[in-house]
Amino acid sequence: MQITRRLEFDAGHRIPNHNSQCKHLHGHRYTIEITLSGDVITTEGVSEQGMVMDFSDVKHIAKEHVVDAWDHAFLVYRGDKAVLDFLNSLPGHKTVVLEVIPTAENLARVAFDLLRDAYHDTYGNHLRLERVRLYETPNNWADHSR
Ligand SMILES: Nc1nc2c(c(=O)[nH]1)N=C([C@H](O)[C@H](O)COP(=O)(O)OP(=O)(O)OP(=O)(O)O)CN2
Ligand SMILES: [Zn+2]
Repeated sequence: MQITRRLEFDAGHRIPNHNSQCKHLHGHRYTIEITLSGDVITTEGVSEQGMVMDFSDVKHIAKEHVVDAWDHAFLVYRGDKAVLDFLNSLPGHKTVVLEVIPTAENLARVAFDLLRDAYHDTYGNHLRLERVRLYETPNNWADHSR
């Protein structure tokens, strides 16, 4: 069985070498979808009976490991020195420095890596992260799958 939880966050970024508009500093209302697989929990009487994982727990883990860190942050490539220097000059600015350019593809992969080990199989139901889908806009998204 697979379940998916969707969350949204706002963040700024730029694609420094882009040959069009995306080289400019701008932001998106990102959507992240987290897909987990596992057996439906059959343990009698527990809160999660009938579920793969409580959607609320899926949300809390995603917020703790990715969403709260990226929300209202500027996501910047470590190699984008001009922008990184600028952001570092702003006292207390919320900046997330990435080892990769913050495209939808790379953000999906980074989020997957951050979340992979965060979902624990509490009930022995073979719970695991299957896919992170990252929407940069409602029309543009990237999938990173196991
Ligand atoms: N494969 C990818 N292509 C592009 C990415 C990306 O992450 N992966 N990112 C961008 C820019 O970040 C840009 O902000 C994308 O948004 P937008 O300009 O809205 O995209 P479109 O031009 O395709 O949207 P339209 O609906 O056609 O205006 C660019 N490419
Ligand atoms: Zn963009």
